Amino acid sequence: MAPSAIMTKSASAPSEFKSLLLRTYDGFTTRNVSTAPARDCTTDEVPIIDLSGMFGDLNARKKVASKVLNAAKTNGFFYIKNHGIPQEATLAAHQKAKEFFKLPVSEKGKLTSDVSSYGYHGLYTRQVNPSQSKDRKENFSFHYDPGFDPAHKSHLATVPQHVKDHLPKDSMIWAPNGIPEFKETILGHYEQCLATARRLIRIIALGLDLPEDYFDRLTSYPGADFALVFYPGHGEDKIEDPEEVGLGAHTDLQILTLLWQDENKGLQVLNNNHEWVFAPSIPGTLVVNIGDFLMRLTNNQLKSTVHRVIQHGKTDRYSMPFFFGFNFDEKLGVLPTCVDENNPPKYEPATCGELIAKRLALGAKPSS
Ligand SMILES: O=C(O)CCC(=O)C(=O)O
Ligand SMILES: [Fe+2]
Repeated sequence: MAPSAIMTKSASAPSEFKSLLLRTYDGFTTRNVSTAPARDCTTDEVPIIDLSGMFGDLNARKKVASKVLNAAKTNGFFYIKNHGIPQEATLAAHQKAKEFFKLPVSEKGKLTSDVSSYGYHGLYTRQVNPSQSKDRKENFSFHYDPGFDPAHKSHLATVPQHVKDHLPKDSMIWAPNGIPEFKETILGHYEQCLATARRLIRIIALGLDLPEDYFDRLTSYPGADFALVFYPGHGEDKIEDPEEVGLGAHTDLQILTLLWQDENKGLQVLNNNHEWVFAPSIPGTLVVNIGDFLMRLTNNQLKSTVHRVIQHGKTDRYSMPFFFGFNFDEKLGVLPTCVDENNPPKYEPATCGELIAKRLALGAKPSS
């Protein structure tokens, strides 16, 4: 978390702001956040970046890199269009998500991992933000496996032993009854997200004045978790708790997230004036946001921005986030191009895994 962004609630805080508790790698922090109802974001707050140039020559890639870096430095959130992910792959995965969450809990519950926190989690079983309500959502998630990665799946025998040893040994079989080709279809979209994230991190390398392939070696067996998320609509029911969150306020943990969302509004981003703004779905786009680990590696130049989901609409909302991270065992310090004599590194080298473990180990509330 950027030290400059840390603000504790004080007696002089304006009354229309309230303190929001957040977990970071370094413990709990608080921010003063506007209580004004969220409005839609402007294109200055969450710009739309055309990624066509990412597939072009060096000059075209540099132009895209400068736009991506600008958005990542100013807001940490941006939409991408012409990203190369075929719409059919995404919509097919969305269709399977709808079918999956309609199953009875007894069926969905079969997709629960016995060794990890991946798999199915029901309504109100999680609470991402300890100072907010439990999360009014269901989700199904899974982790990276070389068998899902086109770069490795045809020659799995060459996967290094330390990579194999690190993978959670889930016995979960993801073949929910009555949903043919569930896994294959979800992986169809996942593979595309993996390819897009690997291209985007090359663009980010260019934008940071690093060799374009700087991160390639660091993302050969990446952290690449994926989730299907279901936020049930309220229908005609009264909203009992106006403060209830679909997903509590948080920052993402790794390098970047690629989020597909359906047409129902819910995602809110904390803007630079500490106000919540909706980042509604724009057809054909994905939302990208920078995670805490990339913020750290860039000495806080790129921003990991706080966001949450409030789903108080009548209709169901589905989203599919893809979380991209470095190889689990890479110990990384601040990037050489993000420091100079006036900006020494603010952080010691660390692996993303050890920092995530530290953050997850924080209790429910700060100890006073
Ligand atoms: O569902 C969404 O729109 C956002 C999901 C998200 O922020 C997350 O899973 O980290
Ligand atoms: Fe998130």
